Amino acid sequence: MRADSWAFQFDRSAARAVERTAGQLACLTMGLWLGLLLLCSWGFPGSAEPRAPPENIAIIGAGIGGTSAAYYLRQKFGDDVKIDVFEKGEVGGRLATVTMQGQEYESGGSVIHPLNLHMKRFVKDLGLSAVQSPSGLVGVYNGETLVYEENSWFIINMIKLIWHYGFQSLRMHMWVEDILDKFMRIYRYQSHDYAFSSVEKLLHSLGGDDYLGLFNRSLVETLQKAGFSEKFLDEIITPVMRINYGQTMNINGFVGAVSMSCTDPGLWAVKGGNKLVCSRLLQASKSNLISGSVMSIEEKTRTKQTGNPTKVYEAVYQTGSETHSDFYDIVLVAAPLNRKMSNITFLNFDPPIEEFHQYYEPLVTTLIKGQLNSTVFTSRALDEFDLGTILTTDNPDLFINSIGFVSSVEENNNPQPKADRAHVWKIFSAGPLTKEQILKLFVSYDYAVKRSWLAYPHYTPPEKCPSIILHDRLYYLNGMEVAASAMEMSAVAGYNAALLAYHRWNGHTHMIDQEELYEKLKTEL
Ligand SMILES: Cc1cc2nc3c(=O)[nH]c(=O)nc-3n(C[C@H](O)[C@H](O)[C@H](O)COP(=O)(O)OP(=O)(O)OC[C@H]3O[C@@H](n4cnc5c(N)ncnc54)[C@H](O)[C@@H]3O)c2cc1C
Ligand SMILES: CC(C)=CCC/C(C)=C/CC/C(C)=C/CSC[C@H](N)C(=O)O
Repeated sequence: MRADSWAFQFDRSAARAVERTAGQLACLTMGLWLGLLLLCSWGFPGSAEPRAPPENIAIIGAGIGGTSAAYYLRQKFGDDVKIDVFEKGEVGGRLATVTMQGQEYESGGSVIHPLNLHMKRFVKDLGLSAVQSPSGLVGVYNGETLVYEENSWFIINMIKLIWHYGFQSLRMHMWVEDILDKFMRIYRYQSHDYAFSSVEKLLHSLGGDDYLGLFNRSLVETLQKAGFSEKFLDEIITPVMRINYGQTMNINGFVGAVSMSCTDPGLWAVKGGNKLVCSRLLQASKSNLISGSVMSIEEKTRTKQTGNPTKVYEAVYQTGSETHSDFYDIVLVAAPLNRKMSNITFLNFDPPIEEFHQYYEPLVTTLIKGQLNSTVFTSRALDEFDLGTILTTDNPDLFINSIGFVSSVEENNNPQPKADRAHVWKIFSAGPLTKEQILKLFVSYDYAVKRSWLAYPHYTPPEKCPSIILHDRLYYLNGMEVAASAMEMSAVAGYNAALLAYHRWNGHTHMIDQEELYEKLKTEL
């Protein structure tokens, strides 16, 4: 055998071997690619393929609850989903202004706590700015006399408080601070995308049984147990509950603490009006605003473009005199569900969706530009009268809950009396004021504007919060108000409902109702 033929043969066998190996490699590579393709189309073990986002979502109500939900739903589901927001009145709902002599004043939700982080975030992200709320001196009137009056000197004030009530004021402050501290945990949970299916579970996650207990017991019961005196409760705590919630200390302890937090320094409002947050949230969420009233919701089966029959909700709504209807994959109800406030009927649900009879407290806000008759409250003349807010004790003879001077939505901090020495005063009362009643309070007045509200739930603990999940993809935000009604609470409810809807749509059950969340997230950055 010639060396070159050997070499030739070697070359050929080597070539065949190389061919074989290359063939095998090609098969292997093809196999790998095929496998990868199959994995991609079937999904990696343990990681479900993300479900296509819903086609359309309806939100009923363009208050702070509904508009914050729209904002967060857009963040979670992305740009492809169509979001319709229905509003039968004004965008902002209970965040509203009234105009007096060309100036706007808050007539609904007015003050925001410095630790209300969602509201703070909205203002920053939506290009708005904040103004400090007026912080004038406060007095408490019992129908005959001022039982307590603040002093402008901090030290004198402290001495007065201790003289009248011992260290109860300080203890109260610490009690509220502890509840607020725990409340702040919700921001951590939400920033990690966790959601809750009930308000009770949400409250429990903030501080366990004791925290939920606050909601189940009346404020008076909780504070009496903690050793606060009747005098302190009647002269300080009740008046604060009356200005903020138009109710007595029979409200639940959680909303009582929320209300007490209004005595903290640093309260603020949105320059131009708090309602601007709602219109900006709508814009930022690229939602369609439909000015109409939703009358009914019914589950229907529809065949979508994919050819598959799908369960959707039909919303029937009225715009002017016309009735329309549309179909939605997900519906969020962001308005108090009772006949007087939203009048939505849930048709043919099996089991039926429970009837809501939550009673909302009627409240009238009256804004008056005039000269206060200070002698109603004290023997001192007006030029020596330096109180900015007068609270009242629980006396059935009194026809107002509170009266305080206010700034327009453009002014920062303490408003100065106008050239005619008249301030603009805001009065909260259970019913509309008569002319005689106004003339009792004012030496003279130029303007009076009123706005009537069904303002907040009438709190009667122990009570059950309505479910957040009303049906498979139908959610309810305003059950949160049964715990406490405030702008920030509705924003928390809006975020929670958006997260809940997103996780339930995608089957992320581990992101819902996680227990021991606080402990679990302690170590997370
Ligand atoms: C006088 C007053 C003072 C307050 N002061 C403060 C305060 O200082 N600080 C604070 O934090 N909170 C305050 N609050 C509470 C706060 O305003 C509310 O908790 C909050 O605004 C509620 O927002 P929401 O979006 O949940 O409800 P809403 O603002 O009531 O929004 C619900 C919306 O749904 C609409 N709607 C209802 N039914 C339908 C339907 N069938 N179809 C279409 N639309 C519908 C309504 O028109 C409304 O606009 C105050 C409230 C009042 C009334
Ligand atoms: C939600 C938390 C932790 C705090 C919110 C505190 C807060 C600002 C509550 C508002 C309560 C409320 C309904 C006040 C109504 S009256 C407000 C004000 N005194 C006015 O004059 O309008």
